[in-house]
Amino acid sequence: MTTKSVSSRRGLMLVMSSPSGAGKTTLSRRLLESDSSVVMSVSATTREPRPGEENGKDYFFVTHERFREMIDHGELLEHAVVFENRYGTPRGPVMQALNEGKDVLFDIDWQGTQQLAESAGDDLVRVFILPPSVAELENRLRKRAQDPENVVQKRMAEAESEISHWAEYDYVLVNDDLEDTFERLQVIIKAERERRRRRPGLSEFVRKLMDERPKNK
Ligand SMILES: Nc1ncnc2c1ncn2[C@@H]1O[C@H](COP(=O)(O)OP(=O)(O)OP(=O)(O)O)[C@@H](O)[C@H]1O
Ligand SMILES: Nc1nc2c(ncn2[C@@H]2O[C@H](COP(=O)(O)O)[C@@H](O)[C@H]2O)c(=O)[nH]1
Repeated sequence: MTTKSVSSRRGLMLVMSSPSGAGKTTLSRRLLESDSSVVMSVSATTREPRPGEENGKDYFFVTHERFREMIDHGELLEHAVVFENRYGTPRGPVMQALNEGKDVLFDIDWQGTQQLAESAGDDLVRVFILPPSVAELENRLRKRAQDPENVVQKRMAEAESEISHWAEYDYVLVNDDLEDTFERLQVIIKAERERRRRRPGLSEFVRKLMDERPKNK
C-alpha cells in the first residue's frame, strides 16, 4: 500500500451561506487562490451581471427561458428564488470535479443547502458566515458599491430571514477580522478532509499494518 492510496479521499462539498454582504465571496476567492484542491461551483442565475462580473466565471448569466430549460432537463443539482431572481447549481461540473477528487465550494443560500443535504449525504460540509453586527453588514453592502440602493435595502430586509437558518449548518463563523475568519475556515477544511469516512484507503492500510505484526508472540 502506497502513502498515496492511504491519503486518497472523497472530495468535500463545502457550502457557504450567509446574509448578503457577510463575506462569502471574499472568503471563497481567498480559498480558491490558496488551495488548488478546491474548485468553485459556478451557479446559473437570471440576475443581471454586476460591474466586473464575468459570464462563466462569476455566474452563468442566463435568461428565464434557459433557466426553465435547465430545470426541465435535470441540469441543476438545486435551485431557488433569491431576492426575486433564480439561482441554481449546474450538476455536470460538480460531478466531474468530485470524480477527480477535488473539493467543491458552493456559495448558495439556505434553500439550496437544504436541497443538497437531501442528495449529498456525508459529502456535505455546511458553513454559515455571520457578520459581527447588522450595522457592519449594511456598511459592507454599501461599501461594495455594486448594487443600487433599492437592492441594498431588499438584501438588508432579507438578512434576518437568512440568519434564522444558522442552526442548520455544521459550522458558524463570525466574520469580523477577515484574516482570522479565513484561518478558521482553513482549519475546518483541514479537519474535514481527515474524517475517517472520507478516506477509503484507510481500511486496507490498517489491515496491512496488522499483518506486519510480529507473529508467534
Ligand atoms: N471581514 C471583513 N471585514 C471587512 N470587510 C469585509 C470582510 N469580509 C468581506 N468584506 C467586504 O464586504 C463586502 C461584501 O462581501 P462579499 O461580497 O464577500 O459578501 P457576500 O456574502 O458574498 O455577499 P452576496 O451574498 O451578496 O454575494 C465586500 O466589499 C468585502 O470586501
Ligand atoms: N440556492 C442557490 N443560491 C445561490 C446560488 N448562487 C448564489 N446563490 C445565493 O444567492 C444570493 C445572492 O447572490 P448574489 O451573487 O446575487 O449576491 C446569495 O445568498 C448566494 O449565496 C445557487 O446556485 N443556488
